[in-house]
Amino acid sequence: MAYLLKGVSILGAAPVDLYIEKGVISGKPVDGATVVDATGLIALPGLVDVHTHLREPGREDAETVETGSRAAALGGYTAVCAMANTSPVADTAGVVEQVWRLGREAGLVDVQPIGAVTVGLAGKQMAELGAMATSAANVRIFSDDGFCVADPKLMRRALEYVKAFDGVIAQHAEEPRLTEGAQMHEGEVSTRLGLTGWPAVAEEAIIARDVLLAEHVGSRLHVCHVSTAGSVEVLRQAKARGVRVTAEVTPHHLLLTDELAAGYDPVFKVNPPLRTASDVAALRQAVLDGVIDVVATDHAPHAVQDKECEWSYARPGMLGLETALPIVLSVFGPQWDLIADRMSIAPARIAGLDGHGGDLTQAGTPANLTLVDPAASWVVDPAGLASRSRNTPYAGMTLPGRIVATFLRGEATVLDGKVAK
Ligand SMILES: NC(=O)N[C@@H](CC(=O)O)C(=O)O
Ligand SMILES: [Zn+2]
Repeated sequence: MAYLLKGVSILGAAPVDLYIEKGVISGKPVDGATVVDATGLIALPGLVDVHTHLREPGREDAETVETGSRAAALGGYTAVCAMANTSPVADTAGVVEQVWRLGREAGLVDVQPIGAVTVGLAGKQMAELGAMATSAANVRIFSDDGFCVADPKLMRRALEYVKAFDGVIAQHAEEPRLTEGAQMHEGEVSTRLGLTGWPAVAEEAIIARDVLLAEHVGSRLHVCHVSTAGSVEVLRQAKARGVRVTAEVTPHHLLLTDELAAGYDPVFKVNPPLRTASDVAALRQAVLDGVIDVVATDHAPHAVQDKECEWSYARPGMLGLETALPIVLSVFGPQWDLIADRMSIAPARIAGLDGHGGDLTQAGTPANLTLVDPAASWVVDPAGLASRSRNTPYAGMTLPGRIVATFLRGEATVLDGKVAK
């Protein structure tokens, strides 16, 4: 199928007619192309998420690769990296290949499995990183996300091991001894509410340790969901020294604060916890100046019984795929080059996903892209989301930016704001 995106603006530039044929951007008009009226629409390279929880295998009641893929495509994504904290854990070639195959079958986004660093995420014994790397799933990112690789010797070994195949360790930075029993950010609000706090230093101490380890062994480190101003400063210094470290922030940490815990609605319970307004300001600045490379969703679907209960019993995590771009647009405004870099180009580079995050002005670029209507706003209705779960913190909010269409290798996965296959 060939397409003509008529009058589309690539990253905010003057409108052009963009032809797609045989999976790539065509340099010349194509006869018989299906016309998509793209007047007023912005074309971005397809978004790439380096941090998605798809819950399959094991918790298909919360999400499946298929439902998560639908949510991703509707959110403008063409590739997502699926975290390893499934059941069974994605710590063998067999499990990562299964997830990869399920992604192919759904066919809506490229699902790139992340492999666990340690067996069962238990933090004791290194998983078969090499077997996962050489499997059909071609794993390059390894993470025990949900848990921190707390043992410094194991972290060092893992960093050294993945160097051979240009892999990267994505660390969930949380010193477990400092967060025992933690329910929310440690600060004024936690004191007032009488909830056990998760101090900023529990994140900052691990990031400081890990950038030193990465520097020592010359390996690539990626820091998941950075949430504090102090973490930004540690990263800034490490990058200035030339340490091979990249970092992500979530849309919710760029917008929401710990004050939201005061209503005890567990939809706002997340790991790392929502922080203070000054942390939010520092994280925004870090995205602007590039100390934070990537906005990643940390899409964390949870079933109703795991979320709609008392705060202390609720699982941490929030949905993200269908609201990420609108939230980022509401935070930064129409800075399309910035958005394309932090949500597509940089994450594709970190994950090694060739063909994503490409230059849409170049003929021959794989046609992985999304069309956004920046003038349209919409109200978030949890029941209307494609995710199998409902735990969005944005219910009832009016957000700017509607995702109109998404193309994966030239095939429409979303048209008119609906899944197209
Ligand atoms: N972010 C969360 O609060 N939860 C994630 C795990 C994680 O990213 O730490 C989950 O798997 O639910
Ligand atoms: Zn995490």
